[in-house]
Amino acid sequence: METLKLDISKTGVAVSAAMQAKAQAANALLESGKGAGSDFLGWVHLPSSITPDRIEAIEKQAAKLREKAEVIICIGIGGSYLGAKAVLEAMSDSFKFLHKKRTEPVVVFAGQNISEDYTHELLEAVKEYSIATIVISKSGTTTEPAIAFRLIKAEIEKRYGKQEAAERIVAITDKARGALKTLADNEGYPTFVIPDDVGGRFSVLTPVGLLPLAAAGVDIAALVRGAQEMERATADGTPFEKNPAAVYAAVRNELYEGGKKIEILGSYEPKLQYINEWWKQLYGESEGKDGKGIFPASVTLTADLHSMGQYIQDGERTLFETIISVAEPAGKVVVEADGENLDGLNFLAGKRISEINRMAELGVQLAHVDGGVPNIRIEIPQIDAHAVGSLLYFFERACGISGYILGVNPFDQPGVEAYKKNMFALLDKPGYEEASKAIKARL
Ligand SMILES: O=P(O)(O)OC[C@H]1O[C@](O)(CO)[C@@H](O)[C@@H]1O
Repeated sequence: METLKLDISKTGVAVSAAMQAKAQAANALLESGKGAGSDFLGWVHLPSSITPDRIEAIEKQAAKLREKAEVIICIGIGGSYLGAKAVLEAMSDSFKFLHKKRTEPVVVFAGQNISEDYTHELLEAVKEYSIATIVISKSGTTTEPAIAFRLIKAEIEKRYGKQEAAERIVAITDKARGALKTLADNEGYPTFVIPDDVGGRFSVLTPVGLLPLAAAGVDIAALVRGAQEMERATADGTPFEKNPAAVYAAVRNELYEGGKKIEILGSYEPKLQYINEWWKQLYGESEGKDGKGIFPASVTLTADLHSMGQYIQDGERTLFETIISVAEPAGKVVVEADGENLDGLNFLAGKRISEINRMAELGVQLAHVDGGVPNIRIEIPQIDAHAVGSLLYFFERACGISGYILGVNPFDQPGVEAYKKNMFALLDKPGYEEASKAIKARL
């Protein structure tokens, strides 16, 4: 079954033979390990390396948490948060909070900000519920999740005692290093490992994404199956035109070289909004370096046509857009005829909402193309775990290829350290005394 169709016919560019060759060479580098950042290529064959045993181990741990807790607090930031959040949102009923009958524990997120109000509201909200937590940090030292974990750990220990806390806290971190690893070992928490060679933004198919998703009741085996199929479809040796990841990577680089510096990822399905956020980290951290890189932006449609539509249609012509289009909705809603027709909408009577949404999508596509915004279209058959798994791996593979075409190391992120140094200096972290004086003088 084809899980993804890529249409580049409305980009206005032809992929040159030279760009095709670069994409093929870049894809080969991902498998030969001879490119920059080759210590971080563990994600390339990750889907096919996931055995049924591994899935079972994750599901077993998830079942324990599900049994104990009505609310599971998932702590992490960046790649240790966005993958699980993105898939969970995509898989969830948008109005699950209104449903009286709950069959699954509620998974909420923490440690992705340092907002006191968010933290306070979370701690208040969970007072009435039994809780457990999954704390995720590859480095084990990231400040935001570390603060959240200190608070949630204290709350769990206060309620259930230290011994039971070790049944309600699961850590996902590096196999040997970092404060979280030390803490988890000391306290006897069950631990899952983030492999050394998988960077945070490529880790959604490790326990980082799989455990929270399994805890929320997502079919992780189907998610992995979708990714495995895409791993095969994008393997080195696949002819260029048959490899959607190579084609996407090549087209976006053609567009970039032609002056299109901003890519807007959009969808007409609001539950894919966090896929956009996950994608922004994936591409932003991978390509935005050495003074280069397409700026990844996003919209949710049709909502943002009424806020960003003007700029996209008419503003500076440095944009192109990539639309994730969903072929089949899961539910059915039809517009009914109205005897009075005071709203003038009877011309839509008998049509499904998805048909109207599709016409909006096609109309917008042509309007934007006419306005000078090239359009890439990615169609998935429906929103389910299998299709989403396939989509995630497609984007990862294309990101690796695209970064190599651009000539950067797609697997490091040196730029994110600058803010951390300033923050530690401002907070008087030991070891930052000199920097502290210097930065305070600048305020
Ligand atoms: O899993 P960790 O080590 O807490 O890192 C979280 C995120 O922070 C970053 O390292 C950036 O600071 C991201 O690359 C990463 O996804």
